[in-house]
Amino acid sequence: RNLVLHHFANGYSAVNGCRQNETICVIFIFVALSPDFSWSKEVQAKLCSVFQLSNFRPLQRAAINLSMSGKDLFLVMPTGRGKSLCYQLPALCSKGFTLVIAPLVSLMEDQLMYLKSVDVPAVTLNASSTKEDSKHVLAGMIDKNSPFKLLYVTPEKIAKSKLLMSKLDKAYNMGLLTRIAVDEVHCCSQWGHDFRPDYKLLGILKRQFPKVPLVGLTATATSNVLKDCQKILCVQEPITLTAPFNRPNLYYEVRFKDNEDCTDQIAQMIRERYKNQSGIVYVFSQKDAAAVATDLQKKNILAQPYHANMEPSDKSLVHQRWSSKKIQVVVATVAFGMGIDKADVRFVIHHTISKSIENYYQESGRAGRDDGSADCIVFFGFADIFRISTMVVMENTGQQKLQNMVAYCQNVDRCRRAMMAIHFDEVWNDDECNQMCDVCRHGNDYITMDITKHARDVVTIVEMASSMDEKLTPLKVCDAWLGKGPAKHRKTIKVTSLSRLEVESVIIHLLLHGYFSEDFSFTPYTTHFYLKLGRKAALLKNGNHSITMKMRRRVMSPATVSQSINSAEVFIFHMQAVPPADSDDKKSFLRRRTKKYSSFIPYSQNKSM
Ligand SMILES: Nc1ncnc2c1ncn2[C@H]1C[C@H](O)[C@@H](COP(=O)(O)OP(=O)(O)OP(=O)(O)O)O1
Repeated sequence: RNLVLHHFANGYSAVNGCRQNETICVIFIFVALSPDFSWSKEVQAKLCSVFQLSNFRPLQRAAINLSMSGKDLFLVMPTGRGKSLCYQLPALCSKGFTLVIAPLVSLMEDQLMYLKSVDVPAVTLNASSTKEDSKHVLAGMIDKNSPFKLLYVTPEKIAKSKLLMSKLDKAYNMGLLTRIAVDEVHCCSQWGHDFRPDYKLLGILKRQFPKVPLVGLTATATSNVLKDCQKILCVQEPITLTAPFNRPNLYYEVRFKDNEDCTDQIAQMIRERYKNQSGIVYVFSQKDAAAVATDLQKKNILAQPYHANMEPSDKSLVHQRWSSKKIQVVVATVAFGMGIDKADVRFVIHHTISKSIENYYQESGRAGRDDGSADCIVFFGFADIFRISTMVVMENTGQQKLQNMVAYCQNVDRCRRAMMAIHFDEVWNDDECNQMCDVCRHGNDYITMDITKHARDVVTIVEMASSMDEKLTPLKVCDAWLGKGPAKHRKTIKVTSLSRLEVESVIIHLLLHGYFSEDFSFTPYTTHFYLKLGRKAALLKNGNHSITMKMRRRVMSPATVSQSINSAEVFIFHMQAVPPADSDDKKSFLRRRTKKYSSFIPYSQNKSM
């Protein structure tokens, strides 16, 4: 059922989720790639004359032909690859108008501005439309001369405006409602990463206007999310076109936060590595956005914050200044997202991990839209995991998604792209990464450790606390295990010889593998995260049970390395630990050794590789 054709059409497109007859579906796609439809000449001509583009990007032609031939379609294409063209061009080459549902007014305004610049008549109806504008738009919808080709509305408008629905009804009966495009279609599904309740009501469109082809567009959706969207939108047999998630020009890297604030490291990178280049620093909260932006400004970096709580005019000012290179960096929360279409973003740094892999993929995907090389670096901090965990506590799948993101960061031996591929149900060959992630570039930089004894010790701490009716936060567990807890506990606790970073890694590992689990406690003001024993904790009572984990060699203390269960790797470690004879090299070696948590050289600085 889940047909996936890879390297289809110029080695790019993939087709999946054909529910009906897979052969028919594949034939559709082959046919859709043909340049010989009745509309092909006009489409090609307008691609050049109106949109000023000479060629289609992968999947665009197939998507446009399928849409022009009246098929319902889901188009999953990485951010910045040109999804909009796949409904704008068909709109221009058809009679009547295309109804576009978009989640944000700012996003619509950007699109309208762009369409105006290329002389494509387009309008919007949203909460801030004046009476006069609304009247003009509503009249235009049933005007046979179609004064506009695209009508942008928010999902709220569809849900709330009976007047709009009645005009759509009339336009449908007159044959003027030609196509429906649902942008960011993953917002329909609770399993998607940006669920919007009003998207759930959009099923009315297909129920009411069954003959109008619908195209749903998204950059990130797993097959389960798409199935959910299909149900919600009442689309019977859509064809799904999926462009591979892979962005070969992006270098992915994870760095451990060696102290809570990694802003110094970020500032240094921006000043040295990304001098005069545009980028984004994503942070956890509005407060962090302001604080990190101020810190960067103090270090002479032209940075400004951006978050949902700012005045719309301030937000667009920051956006404009960044787009025109008057500022170098936007320090933003996730509010800086949809509709950001700057081509030459050379770095996206996450000061704090994202709440899911989908979020991370989309946020980091704002880099390198011009196909030039760009770096996506995430700083992985222990305390951040629990801050985010309490933030997503109300979301059905929030914890699971966060765990996937944490596993992505904690991972030391699998290609980062492979981890994303698994997440997006893609088949992946690690060689295709082309050393464009830290793991592939620095292959054997990890050691396998037997952590059974450590696990028993730390599980005992939580067990003891629970027997005394005490709850411990992960930070308290770390402290207690490192011998820094309250004096009364210190006598009974076996203090560990591991370093703080190792302690944190072991606790994360135990949490990801079910030896610990989360125990939330709600107060009127905040939610607390405590650790409790997980479903697998009891296994540790069994003397034969063992746990191993892979740990980055550079985050390990020599003491731990000697406990590693792979003696060949220990040997390599000691070989590498001999400083070079040359004094310059020696200095940099020592710098590297002291700053043992710092990470690899990103792609843009390492073009020789
Ligand atoms: N065939 C093409 N050739 C060259 N550039 C193209 C082509 N099609 C689109 N583009 C450009 C136009 C835009 O500047 C840029 C991104 O297009 P856009 O439609 O906004 O991407 P998108 O909708 O896939 O991204 P997002 O997921 O962020 O919304 O790509």
